[in-house]
Amino acid sequence: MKLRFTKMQGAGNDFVVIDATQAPVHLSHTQIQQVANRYFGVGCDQLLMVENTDTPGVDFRYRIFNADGSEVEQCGNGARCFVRFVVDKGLTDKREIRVETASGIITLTLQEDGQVTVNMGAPRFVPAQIPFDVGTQATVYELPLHGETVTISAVSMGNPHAVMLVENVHTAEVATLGPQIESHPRFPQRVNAGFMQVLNVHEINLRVYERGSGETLACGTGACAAAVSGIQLGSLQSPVKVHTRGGILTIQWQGGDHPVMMTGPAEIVFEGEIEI
Ligand SMILES: N[C@@H](CCC[C@H](N)C(=O)O)C(=O)O
Repeated sequence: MKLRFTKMQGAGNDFVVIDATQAPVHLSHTQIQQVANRYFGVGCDQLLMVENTDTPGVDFRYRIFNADGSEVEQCGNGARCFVRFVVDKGLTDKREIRVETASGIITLTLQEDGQVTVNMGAPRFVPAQIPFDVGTQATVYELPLHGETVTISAVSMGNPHAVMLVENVHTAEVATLGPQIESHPRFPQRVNAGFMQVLNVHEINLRVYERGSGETLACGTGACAAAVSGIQLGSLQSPVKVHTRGGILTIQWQGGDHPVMMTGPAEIVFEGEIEI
C-alpha cells in the first residue's frame, strides 16, 4: 500500500504525520516501525495520526505512536505539529483548536508569530495515576538501578515521566541510565526519563530518553514534567525556559491544579509517499 505522509519537526523532535480525516488508515506495529526506521523508512521519533471525531465541541482526534509501534497517551511537540498540520492543510480555519488524545482533550493555540501554545492540563503526582509502584506519594524517590541508586521525581503529563537532576546535562549518562529507568519494574507501563540541569530559577538544560523512541532532540511533555518537578522542589519558578538539543520550549505553571502551558515551534519539513 502507498501511504502519503508529511514529515514535521518541533524543536528537533520529528514526526511522520498521516491525514486520516478523508479515509481511515490502519497501520500495524510492524508498519509503524518500518515508517519510523531512519534507514529503511522515512525516519521519525513518533508517528501522528490525524482523525475526525464525533465528540461535541472537539475539532479532531489525534493518535500518537512511538517509533517502536506502541500507542501512547500524549505528546507535547506532536501536539504543536498537529496544529500546524491541520491549519496548513486547510483542515480548519480556527486558530484555537480542541483535540482529543488518548489522555483527554487539550486546547492548542496557533500564535501570530507561528509559535504554538498548548494547554497540557494539570500535572498528576499521585503514583497510581502515573503509574508508579511506590508506597506513599513523595516529592522525590530513590530508584535502584544496576549498580547505583538515582533520585527522581515522578509525574504524569498524560504520559509517565521520571525526572533526575544532573550537574551537567552534556555529560549525563543518558544512554546507559535512560534505558534502565525507562524499563524499571516500578513503572509498569515504562516511563520517559528526563535529565535536568538547573541553570537558574527560570532556565534549565534538558535531555530526555523517551519511552519507545530512545533519546530525542526534544520532548515536550518531558519539558513540562521537568519544569513542574523543579517548581515543586523549589529550584525553579515559572516561566521556565527549557533548552533542549533541538531548540527552546517555554513552560508556564502556576502550581496545584493549574494547567501547564507549553510554547514552542512546529514546522513542516517535507512531504512524500512510502510503499509499506
Ligand atoms: N516526544 C513526545 C512524547 C512522545 C511519547 C513518549 N515517548 C511516551 O512514550 O510517552 C513529546 O514531545 O511529549
